[in-house]
Amino acid sequence: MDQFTTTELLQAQSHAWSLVFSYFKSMSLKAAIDLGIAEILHKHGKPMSFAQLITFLSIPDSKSDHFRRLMRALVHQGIFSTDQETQSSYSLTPTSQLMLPGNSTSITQWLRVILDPTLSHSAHVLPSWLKSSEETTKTPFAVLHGREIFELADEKPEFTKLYNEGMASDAGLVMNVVMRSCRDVFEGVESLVDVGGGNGTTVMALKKAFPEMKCTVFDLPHVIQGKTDIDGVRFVTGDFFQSVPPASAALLKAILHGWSDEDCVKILKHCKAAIPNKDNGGKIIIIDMVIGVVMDNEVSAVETQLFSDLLMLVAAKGKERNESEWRDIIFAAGFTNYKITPLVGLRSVIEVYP
Ligand SMILES: C[S@@+](CC[C@H](N)C(=O)[O-])C[C@H]1O[C@@H](n2cnc3c(N)ncnc32)[C@H](O)[C@@H]1O
Ligand SMILES: O=c1cc(-c2ccc(O)cc2)oc2c(O)c(O)ccc12
Repeated sequence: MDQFTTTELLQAQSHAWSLVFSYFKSMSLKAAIDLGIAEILHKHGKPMSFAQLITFLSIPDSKSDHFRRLMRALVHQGIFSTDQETQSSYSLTPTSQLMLPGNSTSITQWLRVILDPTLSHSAHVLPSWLKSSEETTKTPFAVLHGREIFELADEKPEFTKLYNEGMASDAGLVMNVVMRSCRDVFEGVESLVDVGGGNGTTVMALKKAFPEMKCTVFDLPHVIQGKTDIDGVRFVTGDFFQSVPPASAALLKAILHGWSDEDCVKILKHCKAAIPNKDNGGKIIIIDMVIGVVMDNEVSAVETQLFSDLLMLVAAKGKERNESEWRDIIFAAGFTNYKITPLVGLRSVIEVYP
């Protein structure tokens, strides 16, 4: 048996405790969102003292010390900042800026859906699911809930609403980055179908940058229902395993990571049939993670990509892919070339050519 020194074992204990307590990272973040701390600091417009903060948040005096401990942990994680000397006035950081509700870069709803027990409890099923030979067609999510995530609309309408809003709140920030760093990807595209385009947030960001572009938002009936076409934007219901509406380009944002290689090839083939051929300039634009492709080789970004892969393991039939895995499905669907452009953060834009 390996022998470790007492020092090594104590260091290992500290590492293990840190992993065990990691859920307090997400739970303290959720507490900050539920309390609306970022909103209060934002409205105040300048650093806020602890006394002001507890008054605005209506924290009773009897809980002020408890609240200070929550703030200390949040500051330590970089969610809020405090002045070095007195440690008693608080400000927003870029991370808490993303928690402000009601603007296009807010990820509040996205955080809520990822932390919702309907989604997060599926992780408890993973060990038994891995050992079971019967459960190969169902995800851990479906073992827990009896249905896959996109089949829950009738049974859990509130979760489905939260899910659709959460996905939309991710679209705002990502499209902001795309428009600033690789706008040329969409330059000259006359018409575009956003395949699995959710509530249309991505398309609305595109229309803002390219008002002439004719856009179609294509998604399942329960997502599209109640949406009315507006000038240059059509909402179309359907199933991307059957067919995809025609356009000069097809966008797949956060779609393929949710499906197996075999399913991705089917979806990509339907997209290929929907766009012009090689000689007529059609293309597919994928926005998803490419594992290991992160700007400045940021180690924590790769770790986040691996955790996102675990989310796909428990909640979907898909996976986050490295470049070689992307290449395999792209060529298997009959495309001849592709180009990867990493975005700031976790994702890349992959242009795919017939
Ligand atoms: C992870 S969400 C991504 C939404 C959007 N593209 C975004 O990035 O915000 C996946 C989307 O695919 C849609 N979807 C799932 N299965 C589908 C199918 N068979 N046909 C069309 N859309 C589907 C879901 O309803 C959902 O809106
Ligand atoms: O549960 C999910 C979550 C996502 C997801 C995660 C992060 C993002 O930036 C966007 C989307 O995507 C999913 C998906 O594509 C799927 O087929 C099932 C579940 C989820």
